[in-house]
Amino acid sequence: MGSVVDAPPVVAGQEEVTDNMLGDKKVTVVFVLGGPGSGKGTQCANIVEHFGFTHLSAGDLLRAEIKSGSENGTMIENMIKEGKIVPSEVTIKLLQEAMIKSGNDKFLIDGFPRNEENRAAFENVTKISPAFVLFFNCSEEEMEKRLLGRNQGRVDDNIETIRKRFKVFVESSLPVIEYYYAKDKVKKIDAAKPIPEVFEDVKAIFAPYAPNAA
Ligand SMILES: Nc1ncnc2c1ncn2[C@@H]1O[C@H](COP(=O)(O)OP(=O)(O)O)[C@@H](O)[C@H]1O
Ligand SMILES: Nc1ccn([C@@H]2O[C@H](COP(=O)(O)OP(=O)(O)O)[C@@H](O)[C@H]2O)c(=O)n1
Ligand SMILES: [Mg+2]
Repeated sequence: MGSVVDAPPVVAGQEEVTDNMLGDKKVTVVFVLGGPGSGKGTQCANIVEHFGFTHLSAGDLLRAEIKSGSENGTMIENMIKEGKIVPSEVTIKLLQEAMIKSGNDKFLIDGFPRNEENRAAFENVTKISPAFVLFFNCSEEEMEKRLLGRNQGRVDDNIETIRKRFKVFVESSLPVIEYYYAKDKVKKIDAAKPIPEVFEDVKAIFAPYAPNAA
């Protein structure tokens, strides 16, 4: 298992090399992206239930790290309060640990990569590239309404931080989605529809991963 975590970083400019191995296991990773409140977490829970993936929310892992009293906790909390993106090394370490601990070989990575640094560092460190990117497309007006009604006691679900998160999404996260568009890896979903209708569209995309699929 040490080989994954201890892998040397790829030198800048070097050709990307991905083998999608986690230790001695070949894995499937789907990045689940979309603005704050677009319904990523909600649909990931549905996908887990029907398709046997493990759901890893970068935001949930960061919030758990704050709660655990880790030395990075205060830094992470301050970044989340401001809607800023935590340095990749912190988030990638949490994702790698959670992947290994799960024992699974199919992962939904929700809310990551959120910027170019996240994207490049994940590929360089893990040598894993996504099978595809599930992109939940939704208007800011609808996302704002959902976030203000989410009621999970989150420090960042207030209008001031929500505006900052929308700005970060447009400036830093959309370019990542564009990057995968260019590679023909994006599956775009109309996320403004009601939850069951969105899941119908999601299900069609995940059909090849159904337990009884050939
Ligand atoms: N399609 C939908 N229509 C209406 N409300 C939704 C929909 N999807 C999710 N929600 C609600 O919106 C809020 C944000 O959803 P969530 O899944 O946490 O989004 P994200 O992880 O993308 O921020 C939650 O309260 C959730 O119940
Ligand atoms: N890759 C990531 C994901 C989240 N985060 C931080 O965690 C916050 C909440 O992320 P989240 O994915 O739980 O938020 P939602 O999109 O689910 O509303 C972000 O606004 C960032 O501050 C991060 O720094 N890096
Ligand atoms: Mg979420």
